[in-house]
Amino acid sequence: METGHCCEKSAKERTGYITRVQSFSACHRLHSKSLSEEENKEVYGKCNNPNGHGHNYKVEVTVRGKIDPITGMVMNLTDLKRHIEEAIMIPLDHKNLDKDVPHFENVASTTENLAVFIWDSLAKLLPPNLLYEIKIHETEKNIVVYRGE
Ligand SMILES: Nc1nc2c(c(=O)[nH]1)N=C([C@H](O)[C@H](O)COP(=O)(O)OP(=O)(O)OP(=O)(O)O)CN2
Ligand SMILES: [Zn+2]
Repeated sequence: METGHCCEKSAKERTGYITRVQSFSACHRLHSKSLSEEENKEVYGKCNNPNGHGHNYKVEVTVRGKIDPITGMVMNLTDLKRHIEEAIMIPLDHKNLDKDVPHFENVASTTENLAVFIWDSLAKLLPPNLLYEIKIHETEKNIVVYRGE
């Protein structure tokens, strides 16, 4: 019987995707400084309520890379956990996104923009080209994906 067939990948060629999930709580108000008060009400509806509302966000951080043939890892998930703490938990958990996070002073705190913020923060901490996807569950029904495009 043939073994080591030409089409088999050697261990060093294999690409893996690993994901860590992190939850955090924050409040926000959807509001754009580029729109009038009336336009804000029209576009964002109940989410433009001046006193805001809260979410228990769930973020899935996925990295993609070669599975190291020696360690068996794309990256150590314990290191990813540390980076998530720095990029997500410290700046965002139990915060008012619009008032406590300088990035959102002039940027609407939509989940799309939140995903971009988390992507940019994590990309600075991870080795180049490792970050693959940020998926945020804003509610059980509203889910946003950002891949750095
Ligand atoms: N493109 C986007 N649209 C909306 C965003 C967003 O981030 N990006 N965010 C909101 C609100 O922040 C909001 O909190 C979502 O509320 P809602 O639609 O009520 O949430 P659910 O779908 O889970 O509520 P149900 O009433 O159970 O359907 C709005 N739009
Ligand atoms: Zn909201």
